[in-house]
Amino acid sequence: EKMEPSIVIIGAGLSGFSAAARLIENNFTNLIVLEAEDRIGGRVHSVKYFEGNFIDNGAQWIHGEKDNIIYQIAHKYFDFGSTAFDQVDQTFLLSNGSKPDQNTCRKVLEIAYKILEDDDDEMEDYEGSLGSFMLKKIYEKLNEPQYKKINRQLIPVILNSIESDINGYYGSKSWFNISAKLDAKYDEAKGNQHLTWKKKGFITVFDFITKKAFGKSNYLDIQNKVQLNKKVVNIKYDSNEVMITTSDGTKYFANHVIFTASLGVLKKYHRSLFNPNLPQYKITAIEKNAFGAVGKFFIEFEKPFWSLDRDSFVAYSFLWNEAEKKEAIRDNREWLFSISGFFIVDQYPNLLEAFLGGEKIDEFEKISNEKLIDDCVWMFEKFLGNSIAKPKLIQRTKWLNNENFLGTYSYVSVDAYKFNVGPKDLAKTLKNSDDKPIVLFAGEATDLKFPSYAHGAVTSGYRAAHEIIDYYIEDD
Ligand SMILES: Cc1cc2nc3c(=O)[nH]c(=O)nc-3n(C[C@H](O)[C@H](O)[C@H](O)COP(=O)(O)OP(=O)(O)OC[C@H]3O[C@@H](n4cnc5c(N)ncnc54)[C@H](O)[C@@H]3O)c2cc1C
Repeated sequence: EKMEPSIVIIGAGLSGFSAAARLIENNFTNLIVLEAEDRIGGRVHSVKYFEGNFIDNGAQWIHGEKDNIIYQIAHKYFDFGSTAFDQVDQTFLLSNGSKPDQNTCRKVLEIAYKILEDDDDEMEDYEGSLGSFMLKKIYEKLNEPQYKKINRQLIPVILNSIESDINGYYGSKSWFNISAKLDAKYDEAKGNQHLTWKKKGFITVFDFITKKAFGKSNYLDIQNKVQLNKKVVNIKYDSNEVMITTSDGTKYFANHVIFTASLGVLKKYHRSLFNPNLPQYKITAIEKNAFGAVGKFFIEFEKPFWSLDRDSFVAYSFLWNEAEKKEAIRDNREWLFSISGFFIVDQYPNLLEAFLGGEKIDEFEKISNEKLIDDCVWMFEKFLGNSIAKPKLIQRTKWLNNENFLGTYSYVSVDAYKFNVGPKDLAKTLKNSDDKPIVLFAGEATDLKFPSYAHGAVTSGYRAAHEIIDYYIEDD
């Protein structure tokens, strides 16, 4: 019995699949993957745009090459696309329809992104938020003689747009919630930050996890172990065994369970999910680590009105003046403030993709498709200063209000720093007195090196699998 332990993996996302792959490769085949949704993939969700062509509601870019396990597994076999661009190359528009001085906007952005890149040492010593650190450093810089000529009037609106970009990146509601110190501790994987799976979509990564991409001979049949529409509602554990109950009343018994559902799910449901309750250090980590939310939508225009030459157009960045802000608030269009920009989409010249961050994600998710498009047209016409043809809504995300996710990804918060909690506490396994791992935790938020990213989810799954494998190997 000791050689064929039974294992239940909760969640058929990247971390669950990666854990299953490693276990099967090591001949631990007595396993089941329980998935609440009616599909595999989790926060990787490629949806059909038209026949054979996909767009991504979830993870979209491979962020980095060196140390990025996804890039490392796939790059010899897959010809990635790229939408890499410099933040400063965005096209800046003002809400009154005038075009602000692009050089001024670029200069301020350049200053901001240079601080983010180069001031890691100082950031690591800074106790406050990323927002206050950035404001302090940006104003220090702007007061240097070489920037004296910069038009001061534009600065506050540009700063709003920088904060919006940052909230879109982290999923934070405000940049004052992000810990500067913790952020400085994590290095991104080096290399191109915007590699794409082209029209095949991010879901292609699963063919590499299962080795399907390498041909039939050593393909790991994980799909066969997955049970869809199985929402786990309770995990009862003792020193020997785990009993897992799904919402349809089915019970599963296992020697080990690997829990991979999001930190958002844990925050809301850990008390009803785990019996007995999780240890206090784990609860504190769940409560104090932050789980954010971003939004995206894709709109299709019959005819692009932006330049298709990448050297002259990559994205629109909207700078709101007070007057149009007031108008938007009056007309109930406040969710528009959370749009950090409209970007070109690899392979699809007629699409623009909006990326949203900040406080209004919930509102964005709840408005109707019609209102979404109406408000967009209103905004484009304000900022461009001319009328546009009505675009078609192709896709929109609703991660925050989906009970199986309740957000998008974790980020390093001021609270996590204050309470000294991080991925290591979320990752820590519940073991019995013989050091046998019983309840294991994987998933993006538990990765020590690349939390929040898809590649972090993969390595977290491998790590959990190895904890089980090592236990049996050491014992022999
Ligand atoms: C909008 C968005 C954009 C992103 N962009 C990028 C990007 O460009 N690049 C990048 O590297 N990363 C990106 N990410 C992050 C990346 O998608 C995640 O880090 C990764 O997919 C998380 O995988 P996971 O296995 O940890 O979690 P999940 O994918 O969430 O897997 C957990 C699974 O558990 C299931 N589940 C939940 N509750 C239960 C339950 N009670 N019972 C059974 N099953 C349950 C869920 O349905 C889910 O399938 C993005 C994420 C989002 C949402």
